[in-house]
Amino acid sequence: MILSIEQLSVRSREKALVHEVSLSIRKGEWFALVGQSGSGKSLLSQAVGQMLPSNLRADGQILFQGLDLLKLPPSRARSIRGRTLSYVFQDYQGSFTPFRTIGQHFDEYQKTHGIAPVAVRKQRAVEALESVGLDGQLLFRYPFQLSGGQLQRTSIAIALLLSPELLIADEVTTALDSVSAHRILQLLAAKQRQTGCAILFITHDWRHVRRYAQRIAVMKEGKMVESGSRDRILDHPQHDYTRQLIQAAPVLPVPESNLPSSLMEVER
Ligand SMILES: Nc1ncnc2c1ncn2[C@@H]1O[C@H](COP(=O)(O)OP(=O)(O)OP(=O)(O)O)[C@@H](O)[C@H]1O
Repeated sequence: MILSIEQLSVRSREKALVHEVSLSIRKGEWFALVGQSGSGKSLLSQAVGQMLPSNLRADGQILFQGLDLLKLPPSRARSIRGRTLSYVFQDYQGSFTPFRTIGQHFDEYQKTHGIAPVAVRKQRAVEALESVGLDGQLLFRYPFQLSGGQLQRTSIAIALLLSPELLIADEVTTALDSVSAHRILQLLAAKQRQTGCAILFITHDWRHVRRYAQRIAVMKEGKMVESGSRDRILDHPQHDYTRQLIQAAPVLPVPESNLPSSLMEVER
């Protein structure tokens, strides 16, 4: 297991928002965490990287590479975050500072993690952009000069730059149109095959779960309802809530045939 969460609870002063949730993610797998809005998916994922809002507390155990992440000093958690454990968020625009170029974002990220010298950082940034199908020239642009799809690709390039063992992808396609969303997921799947990283994939969209996940966990009102292999959950859900979620999901076809290979495509 790359990540084992045991009896994780997240509480505010008033109440428990995540209740004693346990789950494990295997090395290199695509693990989907599903549930309606407000079920506690994001809080769980934020607890993993010690990124909870300051009014919330987590307890339980989160084992990652032999370390209990909840017990690490914040400075150590910061150094793990971005190196062996990385995040990509729905709000890709919020992940970028508007007055810094894309190149400056790559540079800052690498400096924070001790990558030197500057020529190596530049080279890695160009390669990272190219690896997600973008032109290295985008390093000189500002975030507002990129499309939503290009920015989300850039976030993925940055998140994968230091070859993390686990990528937490929280609703990464929600803010994109369906074609861009599909391309981003194809890209993630291709990058996962190349790098072998595990993905904790948080989503509302059962079409994506069906297509990419190997195992699934379902959350409701802060609790884990059930978890298991994709086929078991999709074909034989044990819980009424899971059944309802699956039945309520749209079954629109995912556009596919008219798309070029997302990894090689160069968006300008
Ligand atoms: N800082 C906070 N203080 C108090 N309650 C919070 C805080 N952040 C989130 N919550 C509450 O915790 C619950 C779980 O929120 P969370 O963001 O984890 O849900 P989610 O399943 O990720 O939803 P969505 O799919 O809409 O992102 C919600 O009821 C939310 O209002």
